[in-house]
Amino acid sequence: MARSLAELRTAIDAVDQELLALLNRRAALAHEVGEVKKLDGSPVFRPEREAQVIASLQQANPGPLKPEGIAHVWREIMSACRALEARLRVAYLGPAGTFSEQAALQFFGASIERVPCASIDEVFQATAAGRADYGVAPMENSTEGVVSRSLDLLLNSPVHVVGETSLLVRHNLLRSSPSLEGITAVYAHPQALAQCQQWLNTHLPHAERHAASSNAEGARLASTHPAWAGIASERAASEFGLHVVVPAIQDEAGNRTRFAILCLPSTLAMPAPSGPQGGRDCVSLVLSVPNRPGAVHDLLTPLKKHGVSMTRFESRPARSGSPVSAWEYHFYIDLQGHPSEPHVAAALQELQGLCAFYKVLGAYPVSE
Ligand SMILES: O=C(O)C(=O)C[C@]1(C(=O)O)C=C[C@@H](O)C=C1
Repeated sequence: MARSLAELRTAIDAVDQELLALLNRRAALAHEVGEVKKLDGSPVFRPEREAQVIASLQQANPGPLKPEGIAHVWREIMSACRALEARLRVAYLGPAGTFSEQAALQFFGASIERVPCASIDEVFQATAAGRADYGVAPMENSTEGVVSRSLDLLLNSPVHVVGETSLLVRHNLLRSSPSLEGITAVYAHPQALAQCQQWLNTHLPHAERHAASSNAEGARLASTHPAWAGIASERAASEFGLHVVVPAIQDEAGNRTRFAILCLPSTLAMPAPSGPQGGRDCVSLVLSVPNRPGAVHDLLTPLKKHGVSMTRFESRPARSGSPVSAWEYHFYIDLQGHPSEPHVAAALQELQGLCAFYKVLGAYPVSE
């Protein structure tokens, strides 16, 4: 006979007691790790180790928990354990309720000190100046393409990339009342307005569209006037006491944004490869080539020769200010693998020899 609800809950309570004891044993070990790290001055946050922990648990997982569930649960367990070693200060594009905040929580877990910033520039500045240990900056969106400000800032900033996280971005129409009737204006970040333009054209063709500094700021503005709406996360809706009038209005169902995790090399040097147990690693570079025919084509030769895959290739005007170089470009390239692997190291060395400008932005485990 099937067990009753009360019996099942009693069984769950007993398991929770066991979990509590086990989690505290784990936390005590992490605390001890923190003491060892204090002695040798090594960094508290080790993304490659966290990636390995999650990957090996996912491989060992007999179910019924899903692999994503394992990742979520252990992300928070490790966040709470890490906070016993030191509470990381993480800068992101605020205010509370932005997708950048969600990305920061997805990557670091909730046991962090939040450092909301007014702009992407401020995220880089706060991280470079040591007001935050880590920064989280949006890099590209699957509908709208690259976030050019972030790429430009990476070029000259002393921070490097030590991780990435990809967030499924669901845009919701938020308002103080639960109806679509009588909306005269919609406030959101320009990227969100662009990602929802077909929906807005169809359902709110007469509402004015206004750019806000962030979606959360758009939601805050929407909360100040009954005829205004915002486009933002569910988190922003609860933050500003708004209704989700229509959920998921983005034009592309699988709309994702990729965020880079930044820090000074003195906070965390290039993470070691996540290894066979972990996920895949990626090297991000920015480079420019001499202005001569075939120079861009030649970049591919060392990659082909050493069997290194390129997973991203973006170009940005170099903006050097010189009229002669007005049409020169910086290329942002992601390669599969880690610079400590001999074939990757060989390809990088040959690549560098072909470039007028060459900077490794970072090497890190790729997300998902
Ligand atoms: O293994 C370590 O270096 C730890 O500090 C422990 C731990 C964990 O909880 O497993 C916590 C923080 C690090 O980012 C990685 C892993």
